[in-house]
Amino acid sequence: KRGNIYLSGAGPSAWHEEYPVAKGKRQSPVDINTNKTKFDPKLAADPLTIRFSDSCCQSIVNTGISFQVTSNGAGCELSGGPLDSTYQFAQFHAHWGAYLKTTGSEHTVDGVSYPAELHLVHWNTKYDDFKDAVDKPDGLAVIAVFFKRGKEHPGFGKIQDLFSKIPAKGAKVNIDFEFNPGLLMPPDSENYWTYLGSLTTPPLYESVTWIVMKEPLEVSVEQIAILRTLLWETPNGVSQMYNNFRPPVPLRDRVIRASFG
Ligand SMILES: NS(=O)(=O)c1ccc(C(=O)NCc2c(F)c(F)c(F)c(F)c2F)cc1
Ligand SMILES: [Zn+2]
Repeated sequence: KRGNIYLSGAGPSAWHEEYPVAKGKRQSPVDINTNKTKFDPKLAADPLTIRFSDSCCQSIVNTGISFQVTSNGAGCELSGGPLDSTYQFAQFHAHWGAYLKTTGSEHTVDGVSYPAELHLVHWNTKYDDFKDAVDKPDGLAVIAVFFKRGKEHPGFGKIQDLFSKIPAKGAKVNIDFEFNPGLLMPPDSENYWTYLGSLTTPPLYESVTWIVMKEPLEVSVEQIAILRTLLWETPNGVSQMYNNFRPPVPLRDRVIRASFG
């Protein structure tokens, strides 16, 4: 179906036809070549401050290309590290691959993919709201957390329990239990890479300061599989949602900074 940006036409490699910025100078995701990252002591000197609250997640929606847990941002703010302003939490979603495949994440590390990647999206409070911030060069900050196969993550499981309630694009349910997105941060969230990039889906605005956590979060193999129980429209009808990721694009004239030596 036309609506599926990953499966209609030639997919991500054709996005530039409608969104020329797809070939821009600060696009995302990218491969993080750890031989070319640069430790920046300023990042360690002014630690990233990530604050989430128990009451900040209101609802979960099937956006047609992922699930999205939406927040009013109350008590959820991001500052410090590479950021010159306070950013407020707006939503989290994820990107993942296909059964028995090793791909799935959007960013890669030394050419290696993870099975999935979580994005916690924040907007710069110097702007009026998310929509005002979304296309400004310093408008958004997104924390990326890689998922790796390991022990079950009960917290994320509580979000996945809602997937059956949002079977189709636009379906939305309220979250009537406390869920603190801080649960989705890896044990050590001091070590991260950061660079200036973009939204990884159209309109691909070059408005994102990316903060990619070095340490992945462990979830079970079953939980990775449950991601694919979400449904989306494809040219051949409704089917399981997977491979909703943009592959890495050229780094161009950018250096990825590390908060650790
Ligand atoms: N994968 S990611 O880089 O983390 C990413 C994060 C957010 C969005 C997004 O909000 N898109 C919809 C969207 C827009 F693209 C707008 F331009 C806008 F104004 C919105 F309100 C809006 F919801 C897209 C990609
Ligand atoms: Zn994303």
